[in-house]
Amino acid sequence: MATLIEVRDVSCAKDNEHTIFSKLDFDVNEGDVVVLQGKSGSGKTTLLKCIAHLNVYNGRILYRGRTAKSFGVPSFRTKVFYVPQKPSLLSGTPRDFLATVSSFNSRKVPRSVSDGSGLTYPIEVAKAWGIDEELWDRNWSNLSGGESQRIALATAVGLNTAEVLLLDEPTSALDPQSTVLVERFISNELRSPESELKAILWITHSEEQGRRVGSRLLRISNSGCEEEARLLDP
Ligand SMILES: Nc1ncnc2c1ncn2[C@@H]1O[C@H](COP(=O)(O)OP(=O)(O)OP(=O)(O)O)[C@@H](O)[C@H]1O
Repeated sequence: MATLIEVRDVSCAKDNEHTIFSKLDFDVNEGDVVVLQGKSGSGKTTLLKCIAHLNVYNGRILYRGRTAKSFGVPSFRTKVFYVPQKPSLLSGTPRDFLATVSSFNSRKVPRSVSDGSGLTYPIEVAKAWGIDEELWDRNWSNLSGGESQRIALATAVGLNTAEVLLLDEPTSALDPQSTVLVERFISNELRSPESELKAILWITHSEEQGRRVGSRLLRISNSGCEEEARLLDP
């Protein structure tokens, strides 16, 4: 299986005196769903932001053997797509966000035949998760936490540009039924030959969710990360 992400001796600090984590070393390979767990404040979100090139760090992070800069950062971020826990902090509307992210994509891979632009599939995905199309034209700040989470996820999955999704507690604002719908959809995308998606890093505090979705478990602490035994229920 191809190696998609290489994290080598990565460390990150809050300031000159306080390290968040250090000496992180791991790979993410094609087919992996790597569940990230660790105490609150251990640096899980920070790590995803480092991988997405949204945070400064020391060490080396490569995607398909290349740095984000050598790839071109906007294009890189459509391939290694970070989905924040609280997309409601974004400005404008989800439809604006969809248009912006889509414009960064160097290679369009539309899933929907309806308009060929690739912009309708995210809306179809969100609809399957109970999101009416009119919500795409509301400001993020006027959507509920669960609505904005589903829309941000549907954008990340539905644009079908990302090979690696970086999911930051993606279902933390969802009810149990919506959570299961979203988990199944994303797992199916990972297996679909039509999908670009090849690996996921998934932060969750839920051991149950970790077992449902994960193929690997990494525990983060300020002294590094440890891999635990395979997660998936048999
Ligand atoms: N921009 C920042 N400036 C200074 N400190 C920061 C910044 N962002 C995060 N931190 C600090 O870095 C540490 C790690 O934060 P992070 O959000 O990555 O943890 P986490 O493991 O995702 O936590 P949680 O499980 O609570 O979401 C925390 O102590 C946090 O206060």
